[in-house]
This record gives sequence, structure tokens and C-alpha cells, in this order.
Amino acid sequence: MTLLLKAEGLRKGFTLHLQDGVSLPVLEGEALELQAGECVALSGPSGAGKSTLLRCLQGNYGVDAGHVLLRHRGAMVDFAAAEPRLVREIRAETLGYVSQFLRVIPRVPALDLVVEAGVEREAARALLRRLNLPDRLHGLPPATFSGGEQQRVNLARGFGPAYPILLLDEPTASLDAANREVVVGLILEAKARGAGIIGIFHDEEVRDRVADRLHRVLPIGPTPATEAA
Ligand SMILES: Nc1ncnc2c1ncn2[C@@H]1O[C@H](COP(=O)(O)OP(=O)(O)OP(=O)(O)O)[C@@H](O)[C@H]1O
Repeated sequence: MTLLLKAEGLRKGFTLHLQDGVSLPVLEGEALELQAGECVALSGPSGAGKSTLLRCLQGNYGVDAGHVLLRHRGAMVDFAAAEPRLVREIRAETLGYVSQFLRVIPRVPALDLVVEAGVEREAARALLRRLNLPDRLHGLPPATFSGGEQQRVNLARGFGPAYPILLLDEPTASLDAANREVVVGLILEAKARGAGIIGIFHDEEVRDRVADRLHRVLPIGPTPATEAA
């Protein structure tokens, strides 16, 4: 077994400045490990902190305490404490992320967005076709695409570069049954080549087919800042 990711002691809370500085603890002492070739599905009730955990692992949210160790270029590095240059390098080579919504530079055509993620042009075209994005849309910027079309561009950017670690935030949320099937296939292929995947899958059928185990995120209660002091 090859350990790809080990998170330990993660703490994350939010301070609501517009609500008298109420502090909202979300994660406390969260720990998680990911091995090569496995898919871990985050589970737990709505609001428990699944997306928050995924964003902490992706580096989108800074953590208040704890470590996110990732295998990058053969060595374990603490991503949560990495300098911006190393963060960019890790995101380019090691850690892919598919969010629910496409956030990209405006006016760049869909095909170029996939190429920019690190995919050969013909492979990018083939992947967009596999995801049933019609050829006539490949040369257009996705701003006017439907939610499902945008998500498929996002999926091509995430699955195209063969990242060793992939984080998936509801990758099938806006997709029809045929495209859900394509995504299940992409996930199973990524696992077969040794990628480790951590995902949030609200679609239970998809989750049951791709996940090797569940990681349960448990809610902790909100504490007003005045009481916490
Ligand atoms: N940027 C933020 N600022 C303030 N509070 C936040 C922020 N992001 C998340 N929260 C709060 O943190 C808690 C956990 O939210 P999160 O989205 O991680 O839950 P979840 O388990 O993914 O929920 P769901 O299954 O409904 O998507 C919620 O109470 C939410 O309101």
C-alpha cells in the first residue's frame, strides 16, 4: 500500500463578522488517510463539514491547526503549511480538484481550458467527446454553457491530467444518467491506475459503486464567541 495523503488534527472554524463575531467551529481533530488506488467518500449529515474538509485538503481554506501531508514527487510534504510556489506546483502535478462549479478565466474556449490543465490537445478533445460535450462547443468559452455542460468541462480538467490524488465535490450533481455513467467509469479507471480519490457523492448509487469506504464527518455545535472566551 502506498500512502498518498494523511491529514491529522485538523481544526477549522469560521468567524461570522457580520453576526457579532460569532465563532462557528466546524472541524475539530479531524484525521483521514488515503492510499493509492482507493476512493474514500465523505459522509455525514448536511452541514457537518464535508465540503469544509475537502476545501481544507485542497488548500482553498487555511486550517486553524493540523497537517495535510501529501505525497508529492515521492516525498510527504505538509500542504497546509506549504509556500505559495509549492502550492502551485502541487496543484499542477499532484492534486486535482473538481468542484461543483466551473471557475475559470473568462473568454477561454472549453478545449483550451482542458489543454491548459495539462492535457494533450487530441486527448482533451477525446475526453470532452467522451463526456458528451458536442464538438460545436469545444471552441466556445463555457460562460454560457448549461450547468451540466460546465461541470463536464470541469471534469475533463480534473480527470485529464492523471493526477495521483483527486478531490471531487459532488462530481455528478448536474449530470444526467448517461453522463453519470461516464463519470463512474472515469473514477474506476483513475483508481485502477493507482490514483487516490476523496469525494463527496450525494448520489448514493454512484457512491456505492465507486467508494471503497466511507469517512464520516460528525457535526460539532456552534459556540458564540463571548461564551468561548
Ligand atoms: N465560508 C464559510 N463561512 C462561514 N460558515 C461556513 C463557511 N463555509 C461553511 N460554513 C459553515 O460550516 C458548516 C459546514 O458546512 P459544509 O458546507 O462544510 O457542510 P457539508 O457537510 O458539506 O453540508 P452539505 O452536505 O449540506 O453540503 C455549516 O454550518 C456552514 O454554514
